[in-house]
Amino acid sequence: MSAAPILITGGAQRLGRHCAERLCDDGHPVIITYRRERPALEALRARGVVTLQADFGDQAGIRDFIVRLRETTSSLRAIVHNASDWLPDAEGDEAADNFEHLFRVHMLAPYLINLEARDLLEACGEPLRDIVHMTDYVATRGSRKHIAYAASKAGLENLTLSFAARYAPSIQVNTIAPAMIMLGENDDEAYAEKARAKSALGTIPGPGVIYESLRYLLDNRYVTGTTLPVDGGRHLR
Ligand SMILES: NC(=O)C1=CN([C@@H]2O[C@H](COP(=O)(O)OP(=O)(O)OC[C@H]3O[C@@H](n4cnc5c(N)ncnc54)[C@H](OP(=O)(O)O)[C@@H]3O)[C@@H](O)[C@H]2O)C=CC1
Ligand SMILES: Nc1nc2c(c(=O)[nH]1)N=C([C@H](O)[C@@H](O)CO)CN2
Repeated sequence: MSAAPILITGGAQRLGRHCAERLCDDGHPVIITYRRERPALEALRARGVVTLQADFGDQAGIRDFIVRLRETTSSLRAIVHNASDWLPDAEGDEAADNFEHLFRVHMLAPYLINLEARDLLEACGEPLRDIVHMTDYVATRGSRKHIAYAASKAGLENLTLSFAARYAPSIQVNTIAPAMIMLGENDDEAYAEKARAKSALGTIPGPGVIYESLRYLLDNRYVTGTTLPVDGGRHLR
């Protein structure tokens, strides 16, 4: 029997792509979701990664993805809810739409996928099964400019507690809560310097530390309902 795949949502770039590539290196079958086609997807497909288009911005998009996921595989080893929109707060009439959008991407999609894919995880013949929610340091601290984003990530962190309780003992459910892991393509050195100064360790580590954290959760058979901060000691500053 072939190994059950690991699903990473939003796996076409940055942290999600890095984890998909490392899981391939470690011999895991991988499924990723993406919104828009690009060359990086061809490279992932060449490595045998299954790529499923999905837009979690509305309920229909989420449910359409779930149907196609169930057509694609009959089991899952793990689900990593990585897909995310880092949007600042909107002004005026757009504020409510922005909030609802972030709620759907960061909370409704993980909630519905977790409910509808439970049987796929239970069908995994391996001893461990995991759900990992990617949140953010600001979920527990708030953010002046990303209020809706931070609140939706806090809600995702709370989903970890509820699903961990409901899905035990067969499925472990945990959170990884990063702070600055990698810069955006438009971030300049001044921004980088400010970002480094926000953490006690004073670095911007890159996506390897996220894969190490994911590896820890996937390999550990006695961790559930937890949040793993990966933030360089941001709370110490
Ligand atoms: N990078 C960092 O320093 C930090 C990251 N995090 C968290 O870690 C995770 C990974 O971060 P990072 O790699 O930077 O993430 P990205 O900003 O690169 O987003 C990851 C993917 O999410 C997908 N996505 C965005 N909106 C939607 C949507 N509506 N429907 C479906 N997919 C969507 C995008 O797909 P596509 O490109 O195909 O549109 C994108 O490739 C995220 O959850 C993030 O919040 C937390 C703190 C710091
Ligand atoms: N979906 C995303 N979420 C976040 C990103 C990102 O690029 N995409 N980046 C950050 C920042 O690195 C922030 O941690 C800097 O303080 C947060 N979330």
